[in-house]
Order: sequence, then structure tokens, then C-alpha cells
Amino acid sequence: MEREGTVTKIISSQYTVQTPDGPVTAVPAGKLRRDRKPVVGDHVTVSRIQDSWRIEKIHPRQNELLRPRVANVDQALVVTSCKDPDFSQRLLDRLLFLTELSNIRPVILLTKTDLVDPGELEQIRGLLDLYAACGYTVLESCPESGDEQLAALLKGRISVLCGQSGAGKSSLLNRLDPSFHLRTQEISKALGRGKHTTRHCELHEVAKGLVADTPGFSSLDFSRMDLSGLDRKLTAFSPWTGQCRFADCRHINEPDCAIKQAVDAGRIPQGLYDDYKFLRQEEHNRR
Ligand SMILES: Nc1nc2c(ncn2[C@@H]2O[C@H](COP(=O)(O)OP(=O)(O)OP(=O)(O)O)[C@@H](O)[C@H]2O)c(=O)[nH]1
Ligand SMILES: [Zn+2]
Repeated sequence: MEREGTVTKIISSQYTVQTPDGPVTAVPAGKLRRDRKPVVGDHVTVSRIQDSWRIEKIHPRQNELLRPRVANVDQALVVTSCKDPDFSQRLLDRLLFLTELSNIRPVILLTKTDLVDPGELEQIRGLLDLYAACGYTVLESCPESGDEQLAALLKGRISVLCGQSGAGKSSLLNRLDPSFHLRTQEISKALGRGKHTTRHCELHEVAKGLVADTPGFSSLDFSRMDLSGLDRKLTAFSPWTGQCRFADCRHINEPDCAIKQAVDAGRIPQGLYDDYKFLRQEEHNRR
């Protein structure tokens, strides 16, 4: 008997695989133990041999996040608070860059809208409207709002959350599923495990989707990253890809740059472009 499923949890060599008939505990076939071990999020084929299940095959990965180790991430919820911590466009941009560099679709999720006065909220919403206009999905989540839109977005997908400490990641997941506990670095520090913890990430069912219990992109360090493909991966730039005069345009100082023209026309948020430019120049200076 064979089944298709998704790996949701790994404890030493025991893999929990969620199948349409429910979870099974499986052990990878010998060749998978040697070469390419399954990770959480992997779509696999399991077969039943007598009383035990074996993972026979790992299906090709659509993407793979290294920290936490999760494959086939459909989306990263970029949790951005209005206050405590203060709204930061620069941080938002950097998280968008990181998710898109990893071939993961970002969803911008604004939280703590109740903590700012109406004028400030209007300003933040106005800015995020520009992100929505250039292709990003933008949602708000707060205790009073109800989270139907967010639930619909999670359903049937694998999601990772990211965002500053205190931005409201665990709060919003707890609203959707009171049993959910997001693991944080603070917790592992408190337990004295430091950053070398080898505990695996686990996927939990929330709103009929799977959500990683460890936040992603905790490091905003771009210094060892290859940013050369960033412009082609950015949702905000994608309508203009290939329209610059030079095929290898970096969209910094080049003439007839379609990206710079789109920024000047207000089609790409100026701040997002400035943050892009800053990173590319920083990368250039390191060489
Ligand atoms: N007023 C208000 N407070 C909120 C809201 N969402 C979260 N909080 C509060 O903000 C604080 C931090 O929220 P958490 O959900 O723990 O934030 P987190 O992103 O999970 O933080 P880490 O665990 O440090 O990564 C908590 O005291 C929450 O009660 C909100 O929409 N409105
Ligand atoms: Zn250009």
C-alpha cells in the first residue's frame, strides 16, 4: 500500500508523515538515509511493509529554507507591527528581500493596529497600499478583526512566519489555534541551549494549513548572500524585468533603467528601491 504525504515532524529517524488518511510514522528507505534525507515539508511517497511505513521517495523540492530547515514553503508571513516594536519600512524591505531570494512568496501582515493613533495608522496603510499596488499581498491582523482572510491564506499551504521579536507572531497564531506555541530564540536561550540547538522544526496544522513552529529569517545579515538575482526575484520589480537598456542592468546608475523610471513614476515604493540600492552598493563595496 502506498500513500503520498508531507513530512511534518522528525525525531531522530522517526518521521511523521501527514497523509490524506491521517499521520503515519515512517522510516526512510536505506538509500534516503545515506544521500538525501527527508526534511520537514518534503512531499514523500510512503509504503506500508507489514506493520511499518517506509519513505520510498522524496518529490522534487520547490524551495528549501535552511533555518529552520523546511522544504516547499508556499509563503512567509512577514509580520510587521505598527508599534512595540515600531513600524520599520527598512526591516520590512529586508524581510521581503530575504524571502524572495529564497524563492518564497511573502505575505505582509500588519499587526498591532490598535496601538497607534488614526493618523499614524493612515500613514502606514498608505505606504502598504503602495506595496499592494506593486503585487504584494497585504493583510491586517488584530484581536478585533477576525482572521478569516488569514485563515483562507493558510489553508492547504505550508507557511513560515518571520518578523521582529514582539511583532505579534505567536499572538496571531494563538488566535487561530489556541494550542499553538511558537518556538522562539528567547525560549531556547532560557533553556540554555544557545544557538546550536539541533532540535528540528515541526509543522503544525493551523487553519487547515501547515505552519512552522520556528520563525524564519532571524538573521538579517546580507553580507554573505549573493544578491545578483534579487532584482529578477522581487515582486515589485517583476513587471519591468528585461525592459532596461542593458540586459545586466543593476538599476543603480545605468541610463534608461526601467526600474528607476518606475520608481520615479511612483509605481515602485521609493523606500523599497532605496533599500535595494543600499544593499547592492554595500555588496559592491565589499568586493
Ligand atoms: N495591543 C496589541 N497587542 C498585541 C497585538 N498582537 C500582539 N500583542 C502583544 O504584543 C506582545 C508580543 O506579541 P507576541 O505574539 O509574543 O510576539 P512574537 O512576534 O511572537 O514575539 P517573539 O516570540 O519574541 O518572536 C504580547 O504582549 C502580545 O500580547 C495586537 O494586535 N494588539
Ligand atoms: Zn535597470
